[in-house]
Amino acid sequence: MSDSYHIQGTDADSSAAADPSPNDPSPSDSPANETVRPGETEELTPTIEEIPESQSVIRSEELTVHYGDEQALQPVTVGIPEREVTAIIGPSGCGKSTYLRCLNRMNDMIDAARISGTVRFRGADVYADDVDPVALRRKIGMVFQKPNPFPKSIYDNVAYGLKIQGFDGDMDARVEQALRDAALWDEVKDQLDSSGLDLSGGQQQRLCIARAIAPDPEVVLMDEPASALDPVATAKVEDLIADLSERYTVIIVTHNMQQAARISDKTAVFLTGGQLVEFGDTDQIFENPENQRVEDYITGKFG
Ligand SMILES: Nc1ncnc2c1ncn2[C@@H]1O[C@H](COP(=O)(O)OP(=O)(O)OP(=O)(O)O)[C@@H](O)[C@H]1O
Repeated sequence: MSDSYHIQGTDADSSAAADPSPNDPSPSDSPANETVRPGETEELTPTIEEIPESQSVIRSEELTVHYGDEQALQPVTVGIPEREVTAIIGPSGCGKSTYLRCLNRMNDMIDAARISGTVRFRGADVYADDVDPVALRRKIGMVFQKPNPFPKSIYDNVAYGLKIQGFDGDMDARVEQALRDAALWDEVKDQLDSSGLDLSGGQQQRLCIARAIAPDPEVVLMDEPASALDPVATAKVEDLIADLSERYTVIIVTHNMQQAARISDKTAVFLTGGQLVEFGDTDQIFENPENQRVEDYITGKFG
């Protein structure tokens, strides 16, 4: 962990984090079918695979979000495994992006957002008073749906986070490494002074990935990173995500279920009303989901 990112965790905190969660029924306790009462929020018994503390880099506990009076997220308790790709899927408006943005406090920027519960990064509360959100976001980086390079050179886009961080090492080497890791170096190495905005959409998105990974984060959040890209650029980003997961924990929101099935190790399924209904191995969720509503969603019966 970077020394500029300082958060405190207490023994009491970690023992609380180890408590069994109410979202954590054993498989034998989990009914495969739920009753949905007409006109009410669906009350589904979630099936959440418990990731051991030692293997989960991020953990939300009873995380709830309201925008004004509207509840966008029902209490979410789940651990995200380290150095794997976790996909977040679910119908439009079910809270996928809201959940993702809570993990590195991007929702701080939304005035109407009110958050309760906790998010722990390596056991420490990311919403604690002494956490600097900017420093947090260098450890938990983010890539958005629409490529958003700064109106700066390719080099400066990648160097940006490092400069803010006060990095005084070999900047050229770090920029090159990040561009290599983002599978963009060969395409841009002779034009590092050109504007990032002059790249194609797919290249811009890989530039944004390079920018996110240059400060050497532990987690990369991606909010539909390929939805604005053509199939060739999408395939490159998908390949890149597979490579990134060898070094980083990747959490990706996607509308594309084939993409989730192709690239992720774990899948979290949110359903209408902002409830995390199922979390587990991607193969199991796509081939044999516990929950009938998840199966209906995955097989295209709704959503
Ligand atoms: N900034 C905001 N202000 C008010 N309400 C918001 C805001 N952002 C999201 N919401 C509401 O919160 C709910 C969840 O939205 P969110 O964008 O998290 O869902 P999503 O599953 O990511 O949707 P999509 O797949 O369409 O992107 C929706 O009802 C949405 O209208």
